Amino acid sequence: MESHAVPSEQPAYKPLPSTANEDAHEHQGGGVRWRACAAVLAASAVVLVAATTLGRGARVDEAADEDAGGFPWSNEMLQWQRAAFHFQPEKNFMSDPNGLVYYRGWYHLFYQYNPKGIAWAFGILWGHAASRDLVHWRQLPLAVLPDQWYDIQGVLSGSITVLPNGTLIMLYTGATNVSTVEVQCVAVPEDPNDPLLRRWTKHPANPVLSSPPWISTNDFRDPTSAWYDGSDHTWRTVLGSKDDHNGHHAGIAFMYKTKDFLHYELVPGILHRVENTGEWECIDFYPVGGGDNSSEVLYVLKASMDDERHDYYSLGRFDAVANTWTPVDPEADLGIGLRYDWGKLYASSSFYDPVKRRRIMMGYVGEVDSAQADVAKGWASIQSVPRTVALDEKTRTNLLLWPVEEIETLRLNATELSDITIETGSVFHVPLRQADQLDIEASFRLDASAITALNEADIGYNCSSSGGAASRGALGPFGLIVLASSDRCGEQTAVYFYVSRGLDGALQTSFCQDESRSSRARDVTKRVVGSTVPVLDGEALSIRVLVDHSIVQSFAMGGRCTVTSRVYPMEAIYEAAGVYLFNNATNSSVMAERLVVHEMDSAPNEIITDDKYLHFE
Ligand SMILES: OC[C@H]1O[C@@](CO)(OC[C@H]2O[C@H](O[C@]3(CO)O[C@H](CO)[C@@H](O)[C@@H]3O)[C@H](O)[C@@H](O)[C@@H]2O)[C@@H](O)[C@@H]1O
Repeated sequence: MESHAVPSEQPAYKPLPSTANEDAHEHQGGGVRWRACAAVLAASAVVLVAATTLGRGARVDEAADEDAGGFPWSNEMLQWQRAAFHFQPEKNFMSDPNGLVYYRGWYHLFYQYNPKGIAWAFGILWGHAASRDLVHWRQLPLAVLPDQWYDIQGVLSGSITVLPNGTLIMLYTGATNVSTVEVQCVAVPEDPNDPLLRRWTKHPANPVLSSPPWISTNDFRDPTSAWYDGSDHTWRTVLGSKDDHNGHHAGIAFMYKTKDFLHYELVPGILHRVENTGEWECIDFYPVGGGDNSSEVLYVLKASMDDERHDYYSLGRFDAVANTWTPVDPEADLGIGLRYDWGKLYASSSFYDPVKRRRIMMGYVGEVDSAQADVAKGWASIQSVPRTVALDEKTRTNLLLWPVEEIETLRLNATELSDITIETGSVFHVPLRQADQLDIEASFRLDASAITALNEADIGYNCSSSGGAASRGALGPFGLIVLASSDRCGEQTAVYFYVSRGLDGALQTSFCQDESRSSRARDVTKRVVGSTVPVLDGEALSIRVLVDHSIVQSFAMGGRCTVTSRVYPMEAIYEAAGVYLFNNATNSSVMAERLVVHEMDSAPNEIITDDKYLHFE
């Protein structure tokens, strides 16, 4: 690994990035006024359009027309958006990861896939990829197609269970020829000796399970992988739904038991229910923590909230006899407390990796650009990097989600810096050769005396509504700016901490990602997203950021809080993208104790084309 030495001299500071509400705040470091930046932006737009037209290929014919509310994306810009080390099919629409499993040397990722278009559509099916290392994926033939009355409108999400003898059972939801009726179905590998699991056979007994009468027939989907209950020698699976009766709008999870995966019995009662959370999709349910001590085991209940489109989880106790799961902290119950990710990530699922004895989850990260732009680029959605999931044994109140260690095999050169003081209202340019495929590790400390001096309560800081990276407080925001155009007046995505003191005198730390200046394009959703994150006494504030073209995944405090964004810069791309450290706090300098920026290699999909089922006619 190549390293750049720590600069021996104090780095040359550059002015603070411009802020939208700058008039409300005085810069201490001498900032660039937003109006000045606007002029720079206008000028650079002219230059870029000229460069695009003259030097780098024609516009995409189907590209959105700015006059129609879209943005005139060029081929170059659209091509840049493809990920280099996250899984995505060559073309068309992908969503939920399904049936994650390890089998005979291969990790398998099935996924909801529409091979005919760039959006979800009836007839959705299971695409398939496999990998030996969770990094390099081989795109395989389509795995399960909608070709029976019970799944003709869609082979919806589901799971795979590994039986003790190594046999695999796939459970999936079929959208039947009556589009409001969903049923559960079984498939098994056609050839168990094929480690790539290329062919699946649907069981003649399908459908094996229809909805109970007390839920709507189209709110009955996504069976979890099953686990064995020795008390009655049955396998257990959980499904999610909602209760809209009598003015309720409750999310619910309920359990079935089966001995043979063909005959099912509803376990009496409801595993869990939370009012006003709506439909629970893609339930996941698994134990964490405890080690050898079963009394310390907690159970994660996770659901994808159809109304809100976020993946929530909660930690609780499972009483198998009573068929109930109860949250440890009712204030952090499912759907009202903790999320897997505070940005864009949905319909995740997880599996136990027997090789490295760890739990791994993936979720899909959808597009937030326009449908026109998706048509122009020919694909939609990216899978998150696989993340390990473990109980945070220090807090026991949250999970740690962290990129699988295999991702680190893609690390190339590293730029390593340490002990960089970033004065209030300053930024520091990180010298890099390229900045659109990175794995960044950074840790920060505020000035201890500034923290002590902060007596005033600064309550109610909220990533989404408190003004983003541009809004200044005594102890934040500070952190990283990625995918930044060179003048920093243009595009930039900020990943930052904001520390405040509550009425009780305790410090609270928020971890946020500000997409609001990530692209000059108007047909893109841009938000500021994030949450509070636990910080224990003496801990430095640490961030890990994976930058992979249009996907930015950030992990704070070892994975206590994660935030994923899709960003679509049109200017800060290829060699024009940069990285900065910044400190917009008014009362404290920030010490970047450690900064390591790894350039990341690409991991392109290997595509198996010699199969008639690869392309669905
Ligand atoms: O949306 C129209 C129609 O489709 C149905 C299929 O019968 O539901 C589709 C749901 O699709 C999405 O749900 C998940 C999670 O992303 O995706 C899988 C299907 O691709 C499904 O198994 C998962 O639950 C979407 O999030 C939901 O909003 C859709 O309802 C039907 O229920 C809808 O009427």
